[in-house]
Amino acid sequence: MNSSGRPVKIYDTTLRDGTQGEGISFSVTDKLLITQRLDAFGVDYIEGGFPGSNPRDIAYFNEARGLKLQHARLAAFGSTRRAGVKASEDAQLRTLLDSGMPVMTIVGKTWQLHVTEILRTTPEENLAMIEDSVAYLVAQGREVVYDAEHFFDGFKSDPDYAFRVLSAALRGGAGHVTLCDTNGGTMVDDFQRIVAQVVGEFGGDKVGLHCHNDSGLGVALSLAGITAGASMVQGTVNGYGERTGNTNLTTVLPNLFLKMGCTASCAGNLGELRELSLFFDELANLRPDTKAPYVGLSAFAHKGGLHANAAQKVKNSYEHIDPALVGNQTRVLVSDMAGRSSVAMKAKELGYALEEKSAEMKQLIEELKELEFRGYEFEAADASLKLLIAKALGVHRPFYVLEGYRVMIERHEGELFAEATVKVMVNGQPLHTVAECTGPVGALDKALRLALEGIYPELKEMELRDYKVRILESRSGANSRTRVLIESGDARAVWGTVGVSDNIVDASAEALTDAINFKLMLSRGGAK
Ligand SMILES: CC(=O)SCCNC(=O)CCNC(=O)[C@H](O)C(C)(C)COP(=O)(O)OP(=O)(O)OC[C@H]1O[C@@H](n2cnc3c(N)ncnc32)[C@H](O)[C@@H]1OP(=O)(O)O
Ligand SMILES: CC(=O)C(=O)O
Repeated sequence: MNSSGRPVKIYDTTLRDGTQGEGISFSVTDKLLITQRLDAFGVDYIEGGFPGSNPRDIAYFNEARGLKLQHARLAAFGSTRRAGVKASEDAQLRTLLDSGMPVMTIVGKTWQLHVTEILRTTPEENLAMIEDSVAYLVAQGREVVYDAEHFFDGFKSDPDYAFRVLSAALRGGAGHVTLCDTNGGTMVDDFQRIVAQVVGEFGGDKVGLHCHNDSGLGVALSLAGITAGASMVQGTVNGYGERTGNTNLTTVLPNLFLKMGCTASCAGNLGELRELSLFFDELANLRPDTKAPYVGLSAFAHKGGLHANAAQKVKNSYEHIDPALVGNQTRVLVSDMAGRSSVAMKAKELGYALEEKSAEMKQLIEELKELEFRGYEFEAADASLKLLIAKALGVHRPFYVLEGYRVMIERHEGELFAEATVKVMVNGQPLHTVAECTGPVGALDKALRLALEGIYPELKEMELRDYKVRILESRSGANSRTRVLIESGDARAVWGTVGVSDNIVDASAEALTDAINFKLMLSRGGAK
């Protein structure tokens, strides 16, 4: 990490603009946890919410006042005073001050369209609203960040007025003026040119950036603005935010620190970035974006056989950075695009030594490609793949064999129930069991456990965590090939298995059998 790089300030607005994103909502407790996590990560500013908006944000600030933060300064967000009202008598500004926060961020208009058509006031009164509001808060001992809403649209329509807006905020005593691409429509060249003009006029030390991702450019604009001389970046973890979101901090930070020679207080903690991203998705109750640059599960996943071959020779031949720098890791995916190198690397990752030129390797690759052709997919089914490799190497030890099963489904007086009968062989002994459940897969799982748990008690620790069905090809109506992916886990591990069949219950039985055998491999040997 380059700790002597050009310093930039990192301003997180996940708890304010992030929560303006569709489907994003945090409880007061979530917001407090997030505040502490962001502080521990080392961001400079945390915008906690909009106290003039709702009781939840007021309750959050009441609690947040008691937090002992190590580094971050907490900001409360609001807007400039209303037209024709004194700053000292404005209800919004009063609520902001009541939050008790050291930093107040206020948004105001730059674009005259918004001044005359939305605020319905005059350009001169708008300038007075900005300067008065900033000066009033500064006089109360607060650091003020002025967010110049629609700065780029305003600048394009009247550059002189846009500059007067910034001057008014700076005259009022703003510590930073943030240039906002509120509608997210600005292109990178225009953005960089306009920021350079602002920096030329006012210097870069007090200039911040706040970009939206409507044109898919939130991160690119922020980086271009830093290149043009701005010194503060606003953004949100995972890019949450109004409409298509804000500048994604999990992308912008590694670009700044690893590629652009910049540094900030959080630069030394970049190795926690993936974990930070997952923490936010967990609290937001969102499925993590596997394709997210730097932090996504697939960010360093190699599927093409040629890539895996090269990566085996030179580790970074297909990686733009060392994944560990952002807390991520290289993954090798095995599919019908795999060659010997991919399979050898994957086997090694799973704990097996499989020679690239061996007969076992040749047979395994042929089998894998054939299975993928028939609809199997091993990318999310490492446990099934491991069983397959063990079979190819002749070291597979089946702990039981599912000889046969029967499943009946019945709806009776409005109640749905399923009954499964299974016959398994364990150590040459046949066992028959029967179990009931609401659905056929649950009944099958119960019947298998009933047969096996007496012999293998550790199966009680294992649970089915996720179950996914995919119809692979619709033939005629219900006659479709089905793939079932099952995720299982215990206190120590999580593993995926796959089954494919013309029948959904049969595909489930295959995935279930692999899942149980893998659990037994883990607990009884034969697996790393
Ligand atoms: C670009 C951004 O993301 S800015 C942040 C946007 N975030 C939010 O809007 C979420 C929180 N917002 C809210 O809870 C509500 O909108 C509130 C509490 C702020 C205001 O609610 P209400 O008083 O009911 O007003 P409403 O939302 O209908 O309209 C906004 C009012 O603020 C005025 N206003 C808008 N921007 C500003 C500004 N920068 N300075 C002063 N007044 C402003 C508008 O003119 C409008 O008043 P008017 O109808 O009298 O002209
Ligand atoms: C302030 C803000 O969120 C914006 O202008 O987009």
